[in-house]
Amino acid sequence: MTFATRLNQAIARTGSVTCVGLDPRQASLPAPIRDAVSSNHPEAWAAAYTQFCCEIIDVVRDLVPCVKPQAAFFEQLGPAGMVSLGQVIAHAAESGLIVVTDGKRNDIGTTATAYADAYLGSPEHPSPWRSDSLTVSPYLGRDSIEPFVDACDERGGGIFVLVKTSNPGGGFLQDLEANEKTIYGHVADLITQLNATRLDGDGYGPIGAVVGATYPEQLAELRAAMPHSILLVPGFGAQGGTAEDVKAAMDSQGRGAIVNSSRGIIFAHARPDLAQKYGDAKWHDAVRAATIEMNEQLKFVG
Ligand SMILES: O=c1ccn([C@@H]2O[C@H](COP(=O)(O)O)[C@@H](O)[C@H]2O)c(=O)[nH]1
Repeated sequence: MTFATRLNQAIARTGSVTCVGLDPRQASLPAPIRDAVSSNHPEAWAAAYTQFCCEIIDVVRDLVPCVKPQAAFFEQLGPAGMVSLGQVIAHAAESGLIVVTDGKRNDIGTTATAYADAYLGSPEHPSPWRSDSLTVSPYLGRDSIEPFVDACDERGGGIFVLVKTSNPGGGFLQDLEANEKTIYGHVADLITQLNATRLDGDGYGPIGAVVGATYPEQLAELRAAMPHSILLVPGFGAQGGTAEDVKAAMDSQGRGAIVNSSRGIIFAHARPDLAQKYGDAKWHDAVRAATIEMNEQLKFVG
């Protein structure tokens, strides 16, 4: 089964387009986990990250189709953090969740192949990291994307190419015009071309796109420009994106997009609106409540 089919089926099965972002941070961990860290060694923090993320997975696995571990927060701990990342991805995969590894990788073609081999797979053809999909930078051009597409064809994985990112400075390059079109528009066209011969029964291909919730006008424009791409929409919650802002990302059946929230869910115990009710002691309940709340906010269809 292709990546797009698996993801859309998971959306239909859970009735959710929420993607829970796994971005562990030492200072924000709930007290029961943070206080149990016995030394300041990376190994000790990495064990805490594994416990925290795996417990989040256990809390949300019946509520959402996917999770998105952010590689940076694990890499920050060095080799021990990479071991933790592997454990977290494996636990998510074994829990039946689709894993989007957020690494924003890419390089010249031969090196891109190595990244693709590392992260793209499916239950039938698992990747070494057990990840289904990867975020990918388009900056090196078409020949750097193609090795990922080949891996998607061979192993049923998927990619999410950065098109219009959620950060305030993304427009510095992405919004520039060349040949009467924005740079993000050119990236969208490339994605649409590459997907055209790879569509599943619902009309989706393996090449998805990252488009930020913080740019709702461009989100609507890019939904139309990339009808065959599943959109990964970060920027919901902590960065200010709202349900209204992301509505345009979904297709008429409420699928075709996943909306990520990291801090707003995993650190919900400390959110001003939830801290009093839950706090550190009931952090699992806060994660579940925040996930259910996001699911409800994003139920546009059905
Ligand atoms: O354009 C982008 C691409 C990726 N991200 C990543 O998503 C999460 C967002 O975290 P929040 O806590 O929900 O703000 C994080 O891992 C980013 O690196 C993004 O925000 N924007």
